[in-house]
Formats: sequence, structure tokens, C-alpha cells
Amino acid sequence: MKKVGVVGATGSIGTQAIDVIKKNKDKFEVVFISAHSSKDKLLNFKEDIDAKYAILTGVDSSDNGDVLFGLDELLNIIKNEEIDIILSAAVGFSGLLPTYHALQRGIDIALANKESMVTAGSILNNISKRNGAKIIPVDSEHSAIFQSILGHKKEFLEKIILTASGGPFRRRPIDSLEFVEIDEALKHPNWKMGKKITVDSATMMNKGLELIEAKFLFDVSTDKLDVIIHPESIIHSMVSFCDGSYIAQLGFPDMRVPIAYALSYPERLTLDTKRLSFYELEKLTFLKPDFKRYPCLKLAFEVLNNDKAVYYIALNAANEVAVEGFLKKEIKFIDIPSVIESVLEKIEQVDVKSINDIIEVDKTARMYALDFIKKRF
Ligand SMILES: NC(=O)C1=CN([C@@H]2O[C@H](COP(=O)(O)OP(=O)(O)OC[C@H]3O[C@@H](n4cnc5c(N)ncnc54)[C@H](OP(=O)(O)O)[C@@H]3O)[C@@H](O)[C@H]2O)C=CC1
Ligand SMILES: CC(=O)[C@@H](O)[C@H](O)COP(=O)(O)O
Ligand SMILES: [Mn+2]
Repeated sequence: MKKVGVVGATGSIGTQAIDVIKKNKDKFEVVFISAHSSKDKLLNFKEDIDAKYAILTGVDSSDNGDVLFGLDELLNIIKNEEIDIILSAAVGFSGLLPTYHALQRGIDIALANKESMVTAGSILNNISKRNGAKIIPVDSEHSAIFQSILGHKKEFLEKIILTASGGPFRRRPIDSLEFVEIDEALKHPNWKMGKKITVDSATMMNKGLELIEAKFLFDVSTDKLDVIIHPESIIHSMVSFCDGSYIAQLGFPDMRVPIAYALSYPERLTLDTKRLSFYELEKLTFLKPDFKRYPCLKLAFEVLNNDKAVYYIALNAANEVAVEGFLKKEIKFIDIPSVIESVLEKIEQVDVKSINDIIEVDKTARMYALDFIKKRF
């Protein structure tokens, strides 16, 4: 039995993870599940999978004895309980501290929270190496890459090619993006996900964050990273080698596959997911991303080329604030890249050596983003 913890259990990834765990009760013992404030859903899960602890990190206290409250309680459990693997699936920068403390303790991470790797990739890699704790990707593209490079020497790797759906606005006239409504941005063509990542897919900042995530997860230079639009989301990503060979991982889009793979690695679980019917697949298409349509992807490439921790953190923080601003109707969809650009221009170059440095840069970048929104819109 693997002893697991799930951070962000009530979200899109968390809920699918609970489903996988529930159907494989003989393989997993659940030490804890956590969420921000969805108490009823968390309590139902606690009962369903017989979790030892349930923690709400965004609520101070209550008289309900079945739930623990506050981030400190979650971190205490991570620091003290016997746990083999933690699924890190909270949204945004809030996922960093649980990921960081788990790795510090030598606990393996099944990583959905890409923002952890974007903001702290280098520090997390160092801790993982030092403590022998594995970081196993859950993000569909990175799981595909992880599976495709398995058993191959890194020196032979030529390119990592991340596939992107292109989001809901791939074919919409660029001059009409100004009028994008919230519900239009939340209609992903292939995946049902949380709001933040769905808006990121529409701007293609999701792919920008994933490029940075890939750089740190697979320890490759930026010139080895490519993005290609593949609207069907059947090929989840691919790699090429020095002899012209390509290896890809394919499947019907269903996040239970990479979640189960990461939780059971190096084994595999049997899943009742939809199988591909190759004769029914009409065709697989591939397109080049256009930076005019997706300025956020351009910004992410610029930050990658600059390769400084402070810009990775600022890009992520500014994007989180901008997406929230869009979802609150404070800014338009097309204003998201302007907010990020303004923060990247303003943020001071500082050395980032510790988790506290990261938290400080994140705080400053958020302040600049909020200030920009307040003054400009
Ligand atoms: N959904 C997907 O298919 C994919 C997601 N990912 C990544 O996985 C992560 C989770 O995404 P997704 O499941 O879609 O997100 P959701 O918005 O669906 O779920 C977010 C989870 O995080 C919790 N949460 C919300 N705010 C906070 C906070 N301030 N502090 C701590 N926890 C919080 C929520 O709890 P509560 O319910 O109480 O609010 C919920 O459990 C993201 O990093 C995303 O990029 C990566 C690949 C695919
Ligand atoms: C399922 C998953 O991993 C998401 O990150 C997905 O890739 C988003 O789709 P886009 O390719 O549109 O960003
Ligand atoms: Mn992804």
C-alpha cells in the first residue's frame, strides 16, 4: 500500500485523483486530503476514501471536529506523518509551500501544480536531488515527455515538442479578441479543468508555463523546447532524438491517465478510460502558434531566453493577478498580456536563493500587477 496525500483534493485534478484512488483502494492508504474552503466536498471524500486527515487551508477555524484548519496544520502533517507520495494539485502559487516541504522531507511528489516548478524549479530540483525525492509529472504534456524519454540517454535527446490545443480562440478573428466574454474563455475544446488553467489555455500562457516547467523538470536548455498546436489533443507531447526518431505518447484526453501513472509509478494501474479508435480519428493536425494571437506565449519565450528566477516568478504572479482581474471583469481578455509585460518591465533584478526570496518577489510582482490594473483600467 502506498501512503498518499492529496493537496487540492476538491479541484478538477484532485477529484479525478480521488476517483482513481477510490477504484484502487487496495493500492493506496490516504493519509490526508486538503482543500481551500470546500468543506462538504472534502468531508465526503474523507469518508469515501477513508482519509486519516482532512484539512481546509483557507478557513481559520470551526467547531467541526472532522476537519483541521489552516496551512500550518497541512504543513505539520507533511512534516511529521509517514507519507510515500503527495499529489500537489492546488491552484497557482498556493501549491508551492506544500510541494517544497514535501520534497524537503524526502517525500515523492506527483506534480500537477506547474506553478511550483515555474517559480522554484531550480530550488526544488536541488532539494529533490539532495533528498532523493522524485518529482513525477502529472501535467499531461510532461507525463507524455517523461514516458517518452524513459530508458533513453539524455545526450541523445534533440527536442522536446509540447503540443497545445490552441484553446477556444484558435480560429477567432484576432480583432474580435477584445470582446471575449468570460464564459467563452472558459470553454476549452478538449479538457474540463479549473478556471485559472482554462483561461491560461485560451491565452496560451498555459503552454508558456509548461515550457518553463519542462525546462526544469527535464533539465534542458531553451533551444531544445518547441511548441506546436495540435487541436485534437491526442498526442500529449513528443520528443525527438539525434537519429531523427520521434517518440510520442497518445491517448484520449483524460487526466486520470497521467494522475494514475504518477501515483503508481513505476507500476501502471488498469483504468476504464476510453480507448483510441484509430479508424474513427479523422486526422491529426499540426499548426505553428502565432504570437499576434497569443502574446502571452511570446512573453513566456522571452522570459525563458532571459532565464532569470526573478522573471519566472514575476511572470507567474502577474499572470495570476491578471487572470483573476479578467474573471472579476476588471480587465479585458486582451489586457492580460499588458499586465504581465508591465510587471516584467518594472520588477527589480534580485538574487533568488531561498524560498523566502521567492515569496518576496511574488509579493512585489503581485503588488505591481494590482497597481497597474488600478491605475490603467
Ligand atoms: N485540471 C487539469 O486538467 C489540469 C490541471 N493542472 C494543474 O493542476 C493544478 C490544479 O488545477 P485544477 O485542478 O484545474 O484547479 P481547480 O481550480 O479545479 O482546483 C483547485 C484546488 O486548489 C484549491 N485551492 C484554491 N485556492 C487555493 C488557495 N488559495 N490555497 C490552497 N488551495 C487552494 C481548491 O480548493 P477549494 O475547492 O476549497 O477552493 C481546489 O482543491 C493547477 O496548478 C493546474 O495548472 C495541470 C494539468 C491539467
Ligand atoms: C490537460 C493538461 O495538461 C492541460 O494543461 C492542457 O494541456 C491544456 O490544454 P492546452 O493545450 O490548451 O494548454
Ligand atoms: Mn498541460
